Amino acid sequence: MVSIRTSNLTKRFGTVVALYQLDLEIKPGELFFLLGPSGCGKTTLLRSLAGFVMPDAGNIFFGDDDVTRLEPHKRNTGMMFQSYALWPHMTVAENVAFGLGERRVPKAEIKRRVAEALESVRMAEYAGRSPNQLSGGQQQRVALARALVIRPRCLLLDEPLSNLDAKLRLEMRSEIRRVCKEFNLTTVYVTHDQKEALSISDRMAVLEAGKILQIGTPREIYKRPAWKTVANFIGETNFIAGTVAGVENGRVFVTTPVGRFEGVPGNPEKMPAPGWLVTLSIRPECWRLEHGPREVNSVPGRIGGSVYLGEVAQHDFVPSRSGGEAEKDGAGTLKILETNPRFTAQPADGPELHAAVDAGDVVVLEA
Ligand SMILES: Nc1ncnc2c1ncn2[C@@H]1O[C@H](COP(=O)(O)OP(=O)(O)OP(=O)(O)O)[C@@H](O)[C@H]1O
Repeated sequence: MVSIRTSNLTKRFGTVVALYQLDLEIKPGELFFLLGPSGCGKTTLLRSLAGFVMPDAGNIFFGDDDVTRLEPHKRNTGMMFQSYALWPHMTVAENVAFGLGERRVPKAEIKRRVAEALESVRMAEYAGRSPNQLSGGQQQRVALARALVIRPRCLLLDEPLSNLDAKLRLEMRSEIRRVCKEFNLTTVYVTHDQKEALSISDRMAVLEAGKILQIGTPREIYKRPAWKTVANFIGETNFIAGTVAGVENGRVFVTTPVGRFEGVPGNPEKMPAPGWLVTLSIRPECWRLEHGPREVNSVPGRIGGSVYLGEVAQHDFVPSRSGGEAEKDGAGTLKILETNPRFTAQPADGPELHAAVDAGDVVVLEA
């Protein structure tokens, strides 16, 4: 178990800044995800940790060891990349054994460790098969065994499940978590799939343009995004533009075209002040539909359209004060997710409803 730390890590490709003065600390044994829009630097960061990309500035530490200048094969990292295919002319066992042969591990020990690694990913009975006799999920298990067998200091995974179908991805993601925790491996995992990250990570970092925007547990990132980009990138949300009217006891009061709101700051270290232009982020599942109004955090309107999905319904809620100003401010229609649905789309002359939300679910962000 080692910690992984980068300090001031910077990498440029010509004029493109792929990583910019990046400071990151991943705890020993942590399953840590890197997320962010395409081109934000996730793969460059992972490849820098592996040693395939040489940074222009900054350092990388595995525990107390500065590995910045160390060649990839001396870093002892286990890797599983999307394109890291198995060798088709070798059996499953030979594929897993390959790295140990290169390291001149004695034959008897290779045999024992390969059996152990295949056992840990539940593939022992397939040892003699060739990779093309395996399903996609089984091939990924073998790739994982191959990464584990060298007893790596840490595990680096780049989109390891992207070639699998939805059902297998679900199965494999819990499998990866189980194995990482069983071996107590510090793991860095790059993915585009936020569900994968939310469901199995200990913590995650959201990157943009080579910098870290926010680090936190899945709950922290989802419930309290610190930036609009993070709120938008992880999960769905409604943005409503407004102006700060006041601040009291850690709560922020905001005036918007669709009503007055009380909320919490996305970034508690940067408390908004009266007069600031802000954006509220409110998740679709945080709204409740009610018949009567409340003093704050309640938007009058009607359900313009609705998709019924059994356990939930997705409503398009049109605020009464929408159009013109509200529309311009992004509050033209609110996305509302109702579990155990009771409401349906309403006629234009139907009774007004109120979409209400708790103050803790109204996240106030810099506009
Ligand atoms: N070898 C390279 N040569 C030139 N530019 C590169 C190279 N590798 C990466 N880049 C650029 O650096 C930036 C970061 O790329 P990187 O692959 O790290 O992003 P990413 O977040 O992994 O993207 P994706 O989600 O699309 O895989 C991008 O603008 C990319 O075009």
